[in-house]
Amino acid sequence: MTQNNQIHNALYLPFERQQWAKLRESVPLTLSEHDLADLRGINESVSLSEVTDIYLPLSRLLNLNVGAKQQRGLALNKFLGRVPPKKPYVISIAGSVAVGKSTTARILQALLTHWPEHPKVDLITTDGFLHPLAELKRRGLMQRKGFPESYDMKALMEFISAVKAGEPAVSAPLYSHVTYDRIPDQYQWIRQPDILIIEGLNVLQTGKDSAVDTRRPFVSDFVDFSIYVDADEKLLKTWYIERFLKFRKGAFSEQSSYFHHYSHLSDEDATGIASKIWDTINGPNLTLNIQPTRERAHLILQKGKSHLMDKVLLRK
Ligand SMILES: Nc1ncnc2c1ncn2[C@@H]1O[C@H](COP(=O)(O)OP(=O)(O)OP(=O)(O)O)[C@@H](O)[C@H]1O
Ligand SMILES: CC(C)(CO)[C@@H](O)C(=O)NCCC(=O)O
Repeated sequence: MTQNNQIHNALYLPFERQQWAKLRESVPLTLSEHDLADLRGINESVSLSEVTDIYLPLSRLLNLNVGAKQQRGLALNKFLGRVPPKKPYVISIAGSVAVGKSTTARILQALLTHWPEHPKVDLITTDGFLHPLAELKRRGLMQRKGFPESYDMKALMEFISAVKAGEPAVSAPLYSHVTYDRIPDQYQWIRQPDILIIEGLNVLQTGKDSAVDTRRPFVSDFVDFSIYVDADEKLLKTWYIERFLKFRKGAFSEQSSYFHHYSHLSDEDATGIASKIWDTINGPNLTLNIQPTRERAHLILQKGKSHLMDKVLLRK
């Protein structure tokens, strides 16, 4: 038995896809054709069986957990005799570059808004908390984008603690994959949602994983339920290259695109460049900084070929 398997057996309940799919049986949630069309709009490559087999049971699990947390809050507030502050339930989604965190997050957001107990579900990505490109260049971090030191962790911690404290409006900076940079002067406002989903490479990282000060609190201290989306590195690299080729035909053709000069490359040359970026930046970041955080998650979703989840591991 590998060390990984041993850790998984000790910490997690494993579910094969079909076992997991059965756990949606009592989901009192039916999706209309219209809802399904909306979900397709998030990513047309996502199969509908993925939604019913994986995401509906997951939304049921999350709904039960949110309910339990809300009940605990009611008891505490009754005991303290105070009006409850409106604090969101926070779900984090971690995993490699190109594993599909943002797609997973958007599907969950869409499904969770259907539950009457928590209709307002906001979503942010930690990409917005990367230092701006000029700052990364100044610090010599262009080959370390996505590594712990490339994020403004102080700003991210201030953001999440303000949201969790129930502040009425908290802003998050926005990131563009087209300009490869933070979007100047544009913010997303988080106004007391019922649930906040926060997705990013670094949401399970602690100071111990990097040179960051270990005495500070971590994102996880403010998270109620954490998910790690997992896949073999071989598949991840393929998905990264496929996305790079897709962007080259679309977003890279915009003048403002950081990769505009790549837009006329042949498939072969573009594949070579994407493969090099993976091998020099995203692959090492996965091995050094992301994968070691996997077993901190409450739930691990393991993807196989074509982005299909073949196993789910749930913390005991
Ligand atoms: N469930 C899915 N089915 C099919 N394709 C998917 C699925 N999830 C993601 N993809 C594809 O995989 C690629 C990566 O997805 P996505 O952009 O969601 O990843 P990410 O983890 O958020 O990446 P990054 O960290 O770089 O922002 C995209 O090309 C996306 O279309
Ligand atoms: C923005 C991140 C860090 C995470 O989404 C990633 O997409 C990225 O830009 N990585 C750096 C190497 C690359 O260009 O893929």
